[in-house]
Amino acid sequence: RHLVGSLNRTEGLRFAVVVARFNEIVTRRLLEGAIETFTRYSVKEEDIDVVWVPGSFEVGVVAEKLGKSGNYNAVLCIGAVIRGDTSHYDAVANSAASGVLSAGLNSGVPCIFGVLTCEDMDQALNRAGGKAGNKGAEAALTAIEMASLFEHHL
Ligand SMILES: O=c1[nH]c(NC[C@H](O)[C@H](O)[C@H](O)CO)c([N+](=O)[O-])c(=O)[nH]1
Repeated sequence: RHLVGSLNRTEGLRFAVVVARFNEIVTRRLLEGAIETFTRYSVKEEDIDVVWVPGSFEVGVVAEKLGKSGNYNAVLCIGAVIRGDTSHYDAVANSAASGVLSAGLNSGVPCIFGVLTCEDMDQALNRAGGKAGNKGAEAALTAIEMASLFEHHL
């Protein structure tokens, strides 16, 4: 048998979106792309909760809390870690990734990694609704597929 989540069975699925305020000029666009995608796939506005945190480093602990609440079928994590001139880029980027991974494993609820890690602001903006598309919208598709897989097949 092949078990796969469907993008066309979103009825009753509930999503949390954890979004980092750091580099908000980017993360706001990622969030907009995600919500547009959820809406396009018939997820109701009242079935999407958005939680803001200071930075990408804080995303994991909130994602795990939301996952463990039992109220959501998937948790979409959004952030933008930009190397630019920051010294602790690697620490933040790696912590964000392991934080989201741990949140999913510990809560048993799919936690989707929609945190951009870019060299500079141009790269980030290109991936948040620019020439390279919107990584927030792509991550929302992943959230829908995983939520459907867990709800209907696992
Ligand atoms: O989301 C980000 N947080 C960043 N730092 C803040 C971090 O996420 C925490 O909020 C902070 O370290 C306090 O815990 C970033 N930089 O430092 O460059 C960044 O690029 N992106």
